[in-house]
Amino acid sequence: MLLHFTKMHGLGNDFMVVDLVTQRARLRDEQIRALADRHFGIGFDQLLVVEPPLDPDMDFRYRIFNADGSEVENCGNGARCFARFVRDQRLTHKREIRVETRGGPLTLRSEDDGRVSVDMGTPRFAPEALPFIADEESLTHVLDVEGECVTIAVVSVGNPHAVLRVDDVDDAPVAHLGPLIEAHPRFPQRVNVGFMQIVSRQEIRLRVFERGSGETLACGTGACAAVACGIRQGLLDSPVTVHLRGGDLTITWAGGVASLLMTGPAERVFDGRVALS
Ligand SMILES: N[C@@H](CCC[C@H](N)C(=O)O)C(=O)O
Repeated sequence: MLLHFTKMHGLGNDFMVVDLVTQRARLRDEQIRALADRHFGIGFDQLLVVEPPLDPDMDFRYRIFNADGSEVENCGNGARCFARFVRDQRLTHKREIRVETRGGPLTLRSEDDGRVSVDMGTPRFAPEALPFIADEESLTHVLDVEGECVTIAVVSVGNPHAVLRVDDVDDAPVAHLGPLIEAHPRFPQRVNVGFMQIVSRQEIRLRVFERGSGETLACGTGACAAVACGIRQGLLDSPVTVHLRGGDLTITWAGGVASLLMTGPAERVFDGRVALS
């Protein structure tokens, strides 16, 4: 069969977006891995799938698959592209929609300037929320990574994140520590790993080694996770500008049970069709 798709990106974090409201298809893990391949396939960090909602009070079901085929709970840059896609495709005329994800409901709002704001919900720091194996909740934890002690903060923003502070993201050990922490036994469902450089109380630089996709040019949930951990530790003040390799995001968080708010761009690149074997 021929599957229609749209290639999109949010700050260079790129996606294949598939409408399964008007098309019928079922993608197996190995097909997703083949499509994600940048040499032999279409190439993307995540596959985003638009489906009818299971809950009638929601507008859509938003499903996310990493390049390795694993289905995950949340994707922030993807959420902005999702909001733009469903309006471009005329699947809705609403400016504000509610979508269900594995990580909980999200509210997506298309702004007048073309950017999209996402209510990402309340960050959860309890180790069991990720899950992370630890005796108690704490601002930071020390992780033994092949004999090296690494200090991390942990948070769930729907999906799990570990955040490390570094002096300079340009020479941070992303390629070395990223995969080791992603697969560390204290994270039974693996983890996304953020490397955060604090520039000022309202500005950070960030690189993220994503679970199931490797280092990406930007990670929306990673930006929310880093800001939430930084504010909780008293190092940052809201709003925070997050400089990622693909561009900037603005993250707002009032602390406590308030929602994280992420605002940024969503770009359409091209439409295509691919034969599914
Ligand atoms: N790129 C994303 C996050 C995608 C999912 C992540 N790799 C995971 O496994 O949780 C974003 O923009 O948030």
